[in-house]
Amino acid sequence: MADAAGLPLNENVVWHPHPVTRQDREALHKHQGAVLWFTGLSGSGKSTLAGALEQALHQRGVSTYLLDGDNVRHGLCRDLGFGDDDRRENIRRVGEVARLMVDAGLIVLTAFISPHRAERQLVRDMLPAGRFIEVFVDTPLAVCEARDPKGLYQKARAGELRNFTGIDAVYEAPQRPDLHLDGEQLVTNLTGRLLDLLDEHVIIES
Ligand SMILES: Nc1ncnc2c1ncn2[C@@H]1O[C@H](COP(=O)(O)OS(=O)(=O)O)[C@@H](OP(=O)(O)O)[C@H]1O
Ligand SMILES: Nc1ncnc2c1ncn2[C@@H]1O[C@H](COP(=O)(O)OP(=O)(O)O)[C@@H](O)[C@H]1O
Repeated sequence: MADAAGLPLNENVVWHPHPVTRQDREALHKHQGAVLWFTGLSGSGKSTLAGALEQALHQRGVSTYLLDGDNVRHGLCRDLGFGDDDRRENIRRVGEVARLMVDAGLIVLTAFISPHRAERQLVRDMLPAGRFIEVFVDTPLAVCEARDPKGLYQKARAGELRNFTGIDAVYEAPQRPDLHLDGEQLVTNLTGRLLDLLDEHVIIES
């Protein structure tokens, strides 16, 4: 027997139900738990948008947590690199953490390139229906490359950094994201659209 990620299941480990449920915790928070999964190229604006949205939600009294690729790779995923297998494992681990946080009743914002459709689908499948909201930060490669805040595109073009997404590693754009954002618009406009989306999905009340 294997789980959705193809990992073996141990039949001697049995799930233990607890008396306090996600619904109980959501009632305390006065909103639902959900993941807003930002995906896009390096430099597309994922961290900036997730940060701006978290600030706006926090000011409205919403309980949030932001999981960011750069930060998670300093701890939980510090053993992983940027080959396909490691990126897959990165997203699987982050998906599991996000799932626990949704169970705690939080609104989780994740900012990972998450370049493969299959892994994003895997995370969607881990979560209760309607609680995975895929946000595609669609910024042209040329714009990301011109922004290049960490100088990584320059290194990748110079051949000093291998497997760089968009240069010599694949990015599979979402085909039907829950929200498709033009990453060149003003951050304030984009944050407004994200708040509207949470309202429409009845995750928070405006
Ligand atoms: N080879 C290569 N390709 C892409 N990105 C690279 C690479 N090496 C380092 N970085 C830096 O790592 C950040 C992306 O990490 P993620 O965990 O989001 O990547 S992934 O989802 O596992 O593909 C990414 O951060 P963002 O720019 O915020 O996206 C980069 O700063
Ligand atoms: N909507 C936007 N318009 C203009 N610049 C932006 C926008 N969003 C992000 N940026 C800038 O682009 C760069 C990359 O943004 P960042 O959020 O770090 O991207 P990512 O997390 O996808 O790598 C930063 O310098 C940021 O200030």
